[in-house]
Amino acid sequence: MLDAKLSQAKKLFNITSQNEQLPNSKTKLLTITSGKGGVGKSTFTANIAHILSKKNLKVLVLDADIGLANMQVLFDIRPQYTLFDYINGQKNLKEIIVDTRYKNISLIAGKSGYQYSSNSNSFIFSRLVLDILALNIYDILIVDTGAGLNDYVKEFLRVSTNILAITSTDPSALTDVYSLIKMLSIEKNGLMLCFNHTKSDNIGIAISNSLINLGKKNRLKDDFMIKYIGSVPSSEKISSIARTRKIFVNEFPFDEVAVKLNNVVDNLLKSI
Ligand SMILES: Nc1ncnc2c1ncn2[C@@H]1O[C@H](COP(=O)(O)OP(=O)(O)OP(=O)(O)O)[C@@H](O)[C@H]1O
Repeated sequence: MLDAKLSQAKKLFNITSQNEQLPNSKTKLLTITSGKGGVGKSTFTANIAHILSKKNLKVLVLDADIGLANMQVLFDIRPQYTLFDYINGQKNLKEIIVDTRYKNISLIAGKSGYQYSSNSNSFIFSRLVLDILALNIYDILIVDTGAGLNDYVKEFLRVSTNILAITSTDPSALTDVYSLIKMLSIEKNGLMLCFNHTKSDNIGIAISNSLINLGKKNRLKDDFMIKYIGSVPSSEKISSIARTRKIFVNEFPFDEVAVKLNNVVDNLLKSI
């Protein structure tokens, strides 16, 4: 059984290195990541999932922020089981998928404070992704990774076909996102870039271009594409609505920030 899964996963790695989807799966894989923590990755994940669901796409969110899971808080659910019940062999995949109150959005929750043994093979996480794709039920699987570049994050990124990096314009966040770009440029063909806490598209585009130029100067792979897909300004409403465990775009669909998030999703859909 495990051998079969390993060979399936190897196949997936070959496929993903060519930047293609898993054959026979209608599910597109979108991985949302960030170099630095706290830049808005989970906020984007929840809001992007909601916008996609309103387009009648069936979305599964996988909270892959190992040890700091918070998607169940944003979706205001208390899941009985988490991805670790599946990984530990106690539950099957369908048993750990929970419906949210939002039509077309399901969640596989993580577990806050969970300490996954550092001796464990992080390969198990890509196997989970592979198993979800093989279900062939969802239109889009959104994987919300943790911040930084630990082994788990790297493993999720390794099997990812579409990677969206969220950053702010803080120098420390940009330094971290450039480290991510450097790492991805070795094996991937590109990433999409989105700026949070950023007033205008002009700022986002200018910084994206600077990152592209820095990559050229440092001789990163020539054909590695950095694709700017949007900027979202700071809004007190985003953090206050999150505190009430509600999704911003559902509560304020016509707000200027919701329009910006919709633009991000439109650009995203053109790229995946
Ligand atoms: N555009 C925004 N305007 C105002 N507040 C925001 C905005 N984006 C996110 N926030 C707030 O910033 C905080 C951090 O956001 P979030 O949890 O989404 O970040 P994260 O990158 O997922 O963090 P972590 O690294 O801990 O997973 C939250 O309180 C969130 O409500």
